[in-house]
Amino acid sequence: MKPNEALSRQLAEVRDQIDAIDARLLALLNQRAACAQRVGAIKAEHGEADVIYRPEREAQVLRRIREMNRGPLSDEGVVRFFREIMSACLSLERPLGVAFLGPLGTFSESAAVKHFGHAARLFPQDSIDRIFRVVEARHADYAVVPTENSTEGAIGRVMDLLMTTPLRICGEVLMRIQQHLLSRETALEKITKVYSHAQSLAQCHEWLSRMLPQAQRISVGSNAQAAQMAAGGEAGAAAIAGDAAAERYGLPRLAENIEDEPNNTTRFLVLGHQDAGVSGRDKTSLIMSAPNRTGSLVDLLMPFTEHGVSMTRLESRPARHTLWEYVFYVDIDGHRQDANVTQALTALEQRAAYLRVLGSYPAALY
Ligand SMILES: O=C(O)C(=O)C[C@]1(C(=O)O)C=C[C@@H](O)C=C1
Repeated sequence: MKPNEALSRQLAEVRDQIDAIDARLLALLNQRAACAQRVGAIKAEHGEADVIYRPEREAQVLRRIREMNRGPLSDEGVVRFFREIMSACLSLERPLGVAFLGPLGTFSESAAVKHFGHAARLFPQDSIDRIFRVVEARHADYAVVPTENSTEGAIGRVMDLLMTTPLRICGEVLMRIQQHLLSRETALEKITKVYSHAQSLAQCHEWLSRMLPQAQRISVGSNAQAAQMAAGGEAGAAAIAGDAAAERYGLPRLAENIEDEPNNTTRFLVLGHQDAGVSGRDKTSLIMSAPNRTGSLVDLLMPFTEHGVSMTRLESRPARHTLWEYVFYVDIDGHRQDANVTQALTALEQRAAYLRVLGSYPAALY
């Protein structure tokens, strides 16, 4: 047999196997979708047709898949597949509407898709305030908003709006922020202008000084807008933005991963009208204020220690209505229905001047 005949025969054999597996996968996927539809019908019979998204159940499904995975596919890869499968199944009940900071191509869009999958309907908004308003008015089901960045810290406007919104936190998303230099030009030497959001220019400050010392840095409203501008074909123009913007505006990556701090990560919150149930690995976010006397913050934190609750974040913000008074944003491990968290919150209620639980939700998977 000629060598290329052997090649064709062997390939045909494996491809036949792949075709047979695909047929089984397709049948199984549709069986799963039919089960999800039955779940939807059961929820409707019990008057819960509105609450089709169950973050705690999704977290459990994805954790179980990750634990069962034996490769060769990566854990992150299989989680991504199952994220999309659940997104498609859920959309048979009704596609969810998700509001986030636009335009399309931002890291916020990537966070929304990472959490809800591609079957969600995307509602890009032009400000953080608008995101809260459209979900509060039920023009969209859920909001995805940035709350903190590992290099830049808390996002003040989100913290302030959390204080007054009736929305509940029902999830969190972690996004590694990888910045690229995007351009239609084919060589770094041709770049004379770099457009980006001020924060992204700052995150790539050292790289720009080293590699493009002569290029003018121009700050615009968002990375996605910068990519739109660089895609316009202006000679010498480049943008700093992420993968989503590169794909959305069809821009080649002239240099990849140019951020100075390689672990640059943003944490987003998912907000909706319902609480999430217990998933087994949860977090709880709350706002509290201390009575105005010596040692009161230390006093407030005591119940966490006494009941073995670990605190993952403590952030202070001006109370706004009273000069030099502060509110504290606290994230703890555990669900408010877990016994030790319930006990700590009950003790806290007696000590805090003000206490509000913003929500309990599954901890991000990756
Ligand atoms: O278990 C449910 O409640 C479902 O609706 C099914 C399902 C799934 O596809 O597994 C879909 C949507 C929910 O957010 C959680 C899980």
